[in-house]
Amino acid sequence: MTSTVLTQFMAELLSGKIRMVDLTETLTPDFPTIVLPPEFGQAWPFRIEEISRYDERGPAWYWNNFSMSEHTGTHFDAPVHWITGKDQPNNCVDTIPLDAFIAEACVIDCSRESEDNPDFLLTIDFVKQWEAQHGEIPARCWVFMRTDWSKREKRTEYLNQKEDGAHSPGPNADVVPWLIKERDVHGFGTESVGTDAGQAQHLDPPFPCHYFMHGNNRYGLQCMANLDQLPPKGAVIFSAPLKIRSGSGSPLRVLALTPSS
Ligand SMILES: O=C(O)C(=O)c1ccccc1S
Ligand SMILES: [Mn+2]
Repeated sequence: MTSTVLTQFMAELLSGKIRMVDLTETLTPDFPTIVLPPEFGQAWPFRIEEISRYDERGPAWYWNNFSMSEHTGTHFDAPVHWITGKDQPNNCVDTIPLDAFIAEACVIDCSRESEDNPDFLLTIDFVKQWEAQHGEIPARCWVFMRTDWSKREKRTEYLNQKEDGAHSPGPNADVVPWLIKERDVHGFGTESVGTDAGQAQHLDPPFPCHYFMHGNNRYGLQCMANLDQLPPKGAVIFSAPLKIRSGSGSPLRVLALTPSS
């Protein structure tokens, strides 16, 4: 990218011809984390504690300590997160190549289907119908599954926990390897608490998005918001995780740049 292109880019950004969309949920202690079976370790929820606020603990400054999991809130999944990705090269958040943090996105709208069926699974046929309308998914693109799950009430409907676990949409076990093999996708993104469906433990293989995406050195984004504000194609996504040594993922701010309509 020459300096004139960068200058032109900034001019279009400042003029509003390029719009920025925040795809990130706000981190609060109430934001839900994934619930695994009780015999497994669990993700810490976001916790924050004031150190000082212009007072005797620090007269001129306000700051906090906080704690959370690598997989709390809107976050990035690195290939090392899943056992199938454990031997992939540069598979941790601190070693993933920088150019992986900027990529185009295709947004597949499954919001109506997910409203009708919380266990909706994205299929190859559904993707092909989308491509018939919007053209083929270009190589090295994010595929975002828009379900409007981010609009759900966070304390109840978002995790949608029932006695047999969570019920939320995701990809089926065939579409993930197909997206990798046939469309060379960059990674998969969702609005729900995981890149896999709530009942993905019953798919074959279990958790197919984690299994295949990370097993092929691809990435995940989850707990995203505002996918309804993106065009089906053409948005550019900035998603740089924290540089945690050997990290399996990290909370991050996900930004989209899109042409102003
Ligand atoms: O990557 C995640 O946050 C996630 O969804 C997950 C984490 C750990 C175990 C299973 C899953 S399915
Ligand atoms: Mn994760």
